[in-house]
Amino acid sequence: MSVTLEGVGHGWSTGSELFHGVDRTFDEGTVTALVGPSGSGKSTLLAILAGMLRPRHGTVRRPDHCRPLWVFQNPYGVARRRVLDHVAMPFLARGADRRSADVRSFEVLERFGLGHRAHARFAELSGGEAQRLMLARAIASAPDLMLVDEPTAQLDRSTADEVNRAIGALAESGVVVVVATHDEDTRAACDAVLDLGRYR
Ligand SMILES: Nc1ncnc2c1ncn2[C@@H]1O[C@H](COP(=O)(O)OP(=O)(O)OP(=O)(O)O)[C@@H](O)[C@H]1O
Repeated sequence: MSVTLEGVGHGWSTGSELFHGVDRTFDEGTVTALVGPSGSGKSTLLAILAGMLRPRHGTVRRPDHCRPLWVFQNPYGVARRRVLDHVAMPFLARGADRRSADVRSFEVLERFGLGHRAHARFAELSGGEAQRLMLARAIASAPDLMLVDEPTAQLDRSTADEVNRAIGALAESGVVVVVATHDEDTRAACDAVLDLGRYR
């Protein structure tokens, strides 16, 4: 699975373009950092990749069956539910029985350094743990394309470092991942970079 942008440009008002002429293929198993100054259109391009927004110019090539998944900046969950349950839900929704959903959820949690927190309640997690849980749950949902908007924006430095270490685990999942970020360490944790500042 891959998603390709050909000559993609967008702007919100007539005449002024945020970016133009973006040509890029995003491949599965690759985590791309989407960088650029504030207001350069990173979130806008994520929405275009997700198919939520049609670009003013150019073409987005994506297989018909492509399932995009958006990971939000603010972690959310059910306060009293266990961490394991949050990851098991997408497996159960796809028809797994409880036992195999738990086994597979535990494997995913381990990949994101959360195996030891599997039986904690969501409300007991630190900010970095909660953000890593969002990435783990997203992977458990088996998307084709994962769009991650500023995963470290709300976090202090050491918590952000935890999340950045988890970024590498995203590549192992074989999903197309695009991470909009201002964080140099997040950028360094990704395999590729698309700098929107170069397409003004
Ligand atoms: N729905 C909309 N209608 C009109 N203008 C919009 C809309 N969404 C975003 N914009 C404008 O488009 C520009 C780019 O916004 P966008 O959020 O994509 O940038 P960004 O690079 O993600 O910024 P940041 O790094 O600050 O999050 C901004 O000037 C923003 O105000």
